[in-house]
Parts: sequence; C-alpha cells; structure tokens
Amino acid sequence: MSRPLSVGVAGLGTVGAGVLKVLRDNAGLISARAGRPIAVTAVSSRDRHKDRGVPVTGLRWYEDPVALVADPGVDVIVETIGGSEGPARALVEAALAAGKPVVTANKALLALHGRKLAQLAEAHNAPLAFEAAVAGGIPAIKAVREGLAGNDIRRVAGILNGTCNYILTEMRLRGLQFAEVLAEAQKLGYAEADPSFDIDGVDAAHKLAILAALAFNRPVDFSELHVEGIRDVSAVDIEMAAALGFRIKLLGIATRTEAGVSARVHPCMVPLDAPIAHVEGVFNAVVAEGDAVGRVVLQGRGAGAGPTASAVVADLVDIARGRTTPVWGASADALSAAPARPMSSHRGAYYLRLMVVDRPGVVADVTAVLRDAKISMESLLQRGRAPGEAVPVVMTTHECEEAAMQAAIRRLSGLDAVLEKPALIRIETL
Ligand SMILES: NC(=O)C1=CN([C@@H]2O[C@H](COP(=O)(O)OP(=O)(O)OC[C@H]3O[C@@H](n4cnc5c(N)ncnc54)[C@H](O)[C@@H]3O)[C@@H](O)[C@H]2O)C=CC1
Ligand SMILES: N[C@@H](CC=O)C(=O)O
Ligand code: NA
Repeated sequence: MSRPLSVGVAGLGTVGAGVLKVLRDNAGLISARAGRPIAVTAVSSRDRHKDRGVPVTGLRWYEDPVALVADPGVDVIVETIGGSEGPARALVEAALAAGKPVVTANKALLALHGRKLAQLAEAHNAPLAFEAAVAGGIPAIKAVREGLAGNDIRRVAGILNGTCNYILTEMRLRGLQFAEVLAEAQKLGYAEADPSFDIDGVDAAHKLAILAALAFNRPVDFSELHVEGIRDVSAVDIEMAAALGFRIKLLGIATRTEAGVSARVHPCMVPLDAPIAHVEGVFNAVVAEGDAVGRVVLQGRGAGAGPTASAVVADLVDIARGRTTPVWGASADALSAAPARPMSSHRGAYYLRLMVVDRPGVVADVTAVLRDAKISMESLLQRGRAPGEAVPVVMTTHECEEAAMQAAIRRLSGLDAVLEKPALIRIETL
C-alpha cells in the first residue's frame, strides 16, 4: 500500500471534529477505498483544550491556520473554519498558490470567490474539492458535475438549508416559536456561526449559486441571485398552508432557458402531493433535470457533524486516488456566458396574505386591485370574524408576472384597511 495521505485540518468545530471522528471510526474501509491510509497529522483551531469528543493529542498544532500550508508533512488542507473572508480565505488561497490540494465545506467562500479560486487552482494544478459545501452529506456536487456530465441540465433546485427546513418542520409539528426552534438547530450543530445566513436565505443562495455554476457550466456569480429567507413566515401562514393543501419550504431554484439563467431562493408553498413537501427536518433534497436522464432527486441530511464529515472524507478519498475534475466542471476557457434573468421576469402562482380590518367592502377593494393588475384569483379564504379588528385574508392566484404582483402589492399596502406588510409566498410544484 502507498504512503498515507497526510491531512491538515483547520477549524475543529462541528465539521472539523466530525472529520477526525469519521476518519478514525472508518479508518480501515476508507484506507481500502483510498488505496492508502488517510491520516490527520496537523490541526489549527482556537482552543487547544476544548473537549471535542475526539482526541487531538499527538497532532501538530498551529495557532495560525495558514502555517499548515508550509508544513512539509501536510499533503492536503481541509478548511472547516468558515467565512468568505479572513483566515479561511487566506488559507485556501495560500494552499492553492502552493499547489496543495484543498477540501473545504465553505459555501460562502466558493459562492463569493469561486471564480478566482478556480483560476488559482487551475494555474497551480491543485485540486479544490467542496462536496460538503452543498447539501451536506448528499453527494450533490459529484452527482451534478460528474454523474450528469452527459446531460444538458436545464434546472437544478431543492431544499438547501437544513436549519430552515428544521425550523419550518418543527414550527408546524410542535407549534413552537421560531426563536425556540432556531436555538435547537444551533445546539444540534446545523446553523451557521451567524444564523442570519440561514434564516435570511443567504446560505441556501450560496449553495444554489454553486449548483447552478456546475449545472450550467457557468462561472459562479452570487450577485445575480434573488434571495429571501424565512424570517417573515408566520404561524398563520403555516396554518393557512395546511388548510389550502400546501407545506411551506425554503427552496432554491435555478433554471436555464434560451433567454438566460434565473436563480432564486425564497419560501414556497409546495402542494402536499409533491414529494419534496415531505422532505422534513434537517433533510435536504436536490432535484436536477437533464435532457438525457430526465429528473433526478437526491435526498439526505443537509447539515450536522456526521453528514458533512461524510462529504469531506469522500473528497479526501478522491484526492488520495488522484481523481480530479475542473472546479466548475469545464475548464475556465470553456465556461458559458449565458446572461442572468431578473426576478421581475419570473412567472408563477402566488399565495398572498393580508391582515385587514374586518369591515364590509374591504375584500372588494382588495380584489379590485388584483383585477386592475390583471391578476386572476384562484381562491380566497377569510378566517374568523372580529368586527373592526385585524383578520387574515388569504388569496391564491393563477400564474402571473412577478412585476405585476409586486406592483399590486405596493397598491395593496397603500389601502387604509390593510394593516401590515402583505405576506407573499410563491407557489411551486418542483
Ligand atoms: N455545521 C454544518 O452542518 C455545516 C457546516 N458547513 C460549513 O463548514 C464550515 C465550518 O462550520 P462548523 O463546523 O459548523 O463551524 P464551527 O463554528 O462549529 O467551527 C469552526 C471552527 O473554526 C475555528 N476557528 C475560527 N477561527 C479560526 C482561526 N482563525 N484559526 C483556526 N481555527 C479557527 C473555531 O474555533 C471553530 O472550532 C463553515 O464553512 C460552514 O458553513 C458546511 C456544511 C454543513
Ligand atoms: N447551516 C447550514 C449547514 C449546512 O450547510 C444548514 O443549515 O444547511
Ligand atoms: Na454534499
């Protein structure tokens, strides 16, 4: 058997410690699959004495993660610090510039700097692997970039954030408050260091930007995405969704047509008969549609120590075997320059909830605004009676243009009977 692949791990938090554990627990079979042992020999983290549930004695310890690159005993760097700037970015850039392979779980870094990092990796012939960055333990990168390499992929989509899916599921099933479930997700190691990345849709958007780049062989460009999170999804919407035969999911959807590429992340009303409506808790789902294969759906845990470490270790096995692929699936000079399409050009059906004063004539005023905007209503639901007080009025619409819907919402917000910002959730049948 060849000499071991020696790994330097930077960041021994949920994911980094998980990597040490998986490499230890499954050492024999990993070594057989890699053709040689994979051993962590050096680490960098903030607290040398913290109990991580896995021993770190005997490993070379660096205060500065970038110093791992100069260690001649380290063959490959695993970056599990996180953040698109600072030490994580400095480490990945230094390693690639030195020609050392990098495995990272850092979707923020790839979504924001993926284009430059790919150039650096290519220039120095250094593999840059990131299976853990999208949908945790689901082998989504490999599936889209390698498994579907024979296809013209027109759509890639899914549930891409475990924390949000966990929150939406637990709010519905246990009737808990948003903040309470978020605290649970943090305790379970699902949430980002700054959980606003999760709940504001940014983390899912980072992942969608990466998936879209791979699916469409187009350099990653985070600035093109439309991003909304789940902060404004209320218990009323969750209840109304159930009454109307939907379940609320935060989805990321990227589509390529002749007109260009659209990529959006936002809460969606998904019909209960769609399989993705039943992907619950920390589970993620990735859907890809190729011209030859048709529809492919992958499902699995999208966050947490074990699932994420599983993906990091899979990348290490590839590196040990010498299996490499261009970062975005095609060499830099063969990437597409398809234009981005703005959200205003999106067409779809909508769920709209207004909190209105319960008095005669209000519903007529609301429907008049929709009629003037040429938006056709599919259903209208008014729950409860509280004369003179606030009650929810919920409507679903037939397909219309986003720009028309946004104009209608501006007018609805201006009606004196409408007491709060209208809640808009797009209806999707992934
Ligand atoms: N937690 C999860 O389920 C998943 C996380 N990821 C990504 O993996 C990365 C790590 O996430 P977690 O393990 O959850 O975060 P974490 O916060 O649990 O761990 C980060 C570790 O990095 C260490 N660190 C911070 N600054 C450092 C520095 N300057 N030098 C050395 N170490 C430093 C911290 O002390 C901490 O131990 C992030 O990029 C995250 O987005 C990806 C998929 C799933
Ligand atoms: N915070 C992320 C972690 C995995 O990528 C999530 O909740 O999905
Ligand atoms: Na993955």
